[in-house]
Parts: sequence; C-alpha cells; structure tokens
Amino acid sequence: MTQAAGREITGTQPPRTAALSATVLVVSANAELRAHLAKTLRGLRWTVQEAESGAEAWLRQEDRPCGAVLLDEWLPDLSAREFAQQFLEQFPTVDMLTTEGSPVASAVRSPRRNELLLALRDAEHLCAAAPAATASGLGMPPVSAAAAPVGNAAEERSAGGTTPVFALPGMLGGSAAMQELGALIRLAAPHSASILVEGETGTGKELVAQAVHRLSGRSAKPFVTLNCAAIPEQLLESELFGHTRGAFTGAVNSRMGRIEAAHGGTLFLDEIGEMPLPLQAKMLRFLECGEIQRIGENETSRVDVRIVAATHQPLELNAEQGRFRLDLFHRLSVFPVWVPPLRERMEDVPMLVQFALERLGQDAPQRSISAAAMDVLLAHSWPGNVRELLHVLQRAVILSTHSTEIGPEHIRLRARAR
Ligand SMILES: Nc1ncnc2c1ncn2[C@@H]1O[C@H](COP(=O)(O)OP(=O)(O)OP(=O)(O)O)[C@@H](O)[C@H]1O
Repeated sequence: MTQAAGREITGTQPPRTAALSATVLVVSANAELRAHLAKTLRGLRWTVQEAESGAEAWLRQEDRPCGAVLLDEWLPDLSAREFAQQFLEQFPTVDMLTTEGSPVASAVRSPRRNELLLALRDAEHLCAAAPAATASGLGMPPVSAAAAPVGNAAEERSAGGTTPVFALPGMLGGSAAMQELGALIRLAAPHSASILVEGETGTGKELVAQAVHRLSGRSAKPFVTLNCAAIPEQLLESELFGHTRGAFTGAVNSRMGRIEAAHGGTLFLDEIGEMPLPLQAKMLRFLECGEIQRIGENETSRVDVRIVAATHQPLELNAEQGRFRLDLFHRLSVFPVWVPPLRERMEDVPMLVQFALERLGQDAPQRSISAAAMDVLLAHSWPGNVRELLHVLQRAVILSTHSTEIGPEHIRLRARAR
C-alpha cells in the first residue's frame, strides 16, 4: 500500500465491557442456520453479527468486537480447529462455543452462555427437520458455499445477491486466480521463508502480506511495515537497522529499527524495488545471518524476523539489468506470488462493490447499485485495480446523495483510463 511508512502492529483486543458480553458472532457457511440463530438470539436481546467464513469472522471481529462466538465445525476457508486456535490467540477475551454446543478452550465464560446453548439446541432441532440439512448435520454449507467460485460477471450484474468469498483473511476474491493465490499463501504462511509479492499497484499486495502474518505462527507478534519509497534514502538505513545516540547529526537518542521492532513477527517491506543499492547489501547480510547492527554500534544482535516484500516493478528484470541486486532478489523471492490485476478477474467486481457499499453504508445511508451502473464498472479496465474501484465507489456514494441507488450517472471514471 502506498502510504506514509509507519509501524503497524496487529492484535486488536476487545475491551471487557458489559455490552460485549451480549454480542455474539455466528460463524457458519450455512445461511439457514445463521438466520435461525440470529433470529432466536436477537429475540433474547443479543446483538448478533454473522460471518460465513473464518476470514469474514476475523474481519467482523476487528471491526466490531463480540464477546462470544458460535463456531461451525465446518468452515469453507480454514479448519475450524485452526481458526479457533488463532482467533483465541488474537482475541483472548472471547467465549467460544461450537454450533454443536461444546465449548472451545476459551478462558472466558459468558455470563449468558446458557442462553447460547439453548438457542443452539433449538437450531439443531430445526436443521435436523429441514430438508436442506445435509447428512453431516449443522455444519455443512449450503449449495452456495462460500468456497465455491462465483459465477460469471454477466450473471452477477447487480451486486445485490453476491455472496462474499474470501481468498485470504481480509481479502475478497472468488475468482480462480484469487483462490489459487489464497491456496499458495496458506501453504507458505506457516514457514519462515521470505515471500515476494508482485503485482500492479492497488491489487492488494499489502493485504496478502497481512494475511501471511495472520496465518503464520507469528500472528501474536508484531507486523511491522516499511515503505521503502516513502522514506528519504539517507534515513532508510536508520529506519531499518536503528541507531545509537550521536551516531549521526540529529541522532539525539538511540532508536530501535523496524527489523528489531518486528522481532518474532513479520516485516513487510513495501516497494522493495526502491531500496538503494548500498542498503540492499546490508539487507542481504541480515537475511543471511539473521543479525543486525544499529548505526554507530559495534555489537550485533540476533533477530528473528520473517520478511515479506512487495513490488509493482519487474524486479527480476531490474536485477538482470543491474538496477537491483540479483542475490537479494533470489533471497527475497524464495516464495514468489503474483497478485493478478483486477481486469483479469472481473468476476470479483460485484462482490467487491457490494462489500465496499456495505462499508461505506456505515458513514452514509446504504446504497444499492443499478444493473446499468454495474455494467459501466464491468466495462472498465481498472488500471488502479481495487484501490481505484474503491475510490470510484466512494465518489459515487457522494454523488448519489439524493438517491438510494447508484446509477451510471454517478460513476465517474478517469477520462484517460476509460
Ligand atoms: N481482494 C481485496 N478485497 C478487499 N479489499 C481489497 C482487495 N484488494 C485490495 N483491496 C483494498 O484496495 C486497497 C489497495 O490495496 P493494497 O494497499 O493492499 O494494494 P497494493 O497492491 O499494496 O498497492 P500499492 O502497490 O500501491 O502499495 C486497500 O484499501 C485494500 O484494502
């Protein structure tokens, strides 16, 4: 993401408040089960949120923390056990029950847990009687399971009925290309190998890096970001490695660098292609020996950091032509992944639109989108990819202030990109 470089540490934890204890997140791909539980629990004055995949649950919890989670034994994107373990590490104040009614090893016990259990017993009865229920009981997804790739764009002209499909935690994408990317990242995330994320600007490379961190054993440790293009060359070394007091003019105090700050976790080096050649040599040394030396210090210290780097440049070509160190390129790209441009996965557009409008609906009245407006979006080539789409929608919401529906007249695309 092109933004001012800054330290970002994941790990929002909900405060223990009375309101939270009456907020529950129902996580299941089974829409019927979710709807039934939501209705019952709302009748008991619970505030209910729903998620149909592990990734969506994660997003919802980060947006609006819940005190309790009802977790289906089958999730379309993650193993439920793996999800529960990682979720409770990140949100230890959550009381988690499976939809079978058994508690998951969470440290907390909702004061109103019995109500949840009663609602579950009721739902089990309902689903056992319903013809749509599958042989595996409550847990199995309906035919429109979230893991299934979405249909073609023409069938989804209106975003109204699109089911969100996540390629990775926090990352929408039902297209085959995004599902493939998700599968690759899931394979690579648990290892410590460096990952090089390549793709055009705005495709979601930073989201991929965040997902790597979340899906790794490092998720409880810091996720630190450094945008190599956003920091002046002479400061970048100190940002990365830190410095001692008096190491250079202006170094009034000793300061830890970002590599050290990411100890135990993940360092995301955005726009790695912009890193100056002399600093690339230092970075390579760190990657080879796992040791850093603050500027002005004689001692070295060992640091355990997983590197995820991203670039929109043709890094291999740059390396072959001497504009980037070839040895560093090989070291960073132990596991290279490519995030496809939006124009190559237009079937993801309706879902991205729906999700964006829901989010924008938190600040302004919720808008729907007309089929004609969706046609305009589907005909565009999106050189700025998902970021551009989100900005166009934000603009459309503002332009449609006096309407509940976004029409083609509210879609303003950059003239030269049309
Ligand atoms: N698949 C997706 N699902 C939901 N939001 C997405 C998706 N892909 C991108 N976005 C959103 O689009 C915007 C751009 O994404 P991001 O910053 O990760 O792209 P990037 O490839 O790192 O861009 P750059 O190369 O310019 O740094 C962000 O607001 C991000 O949340």
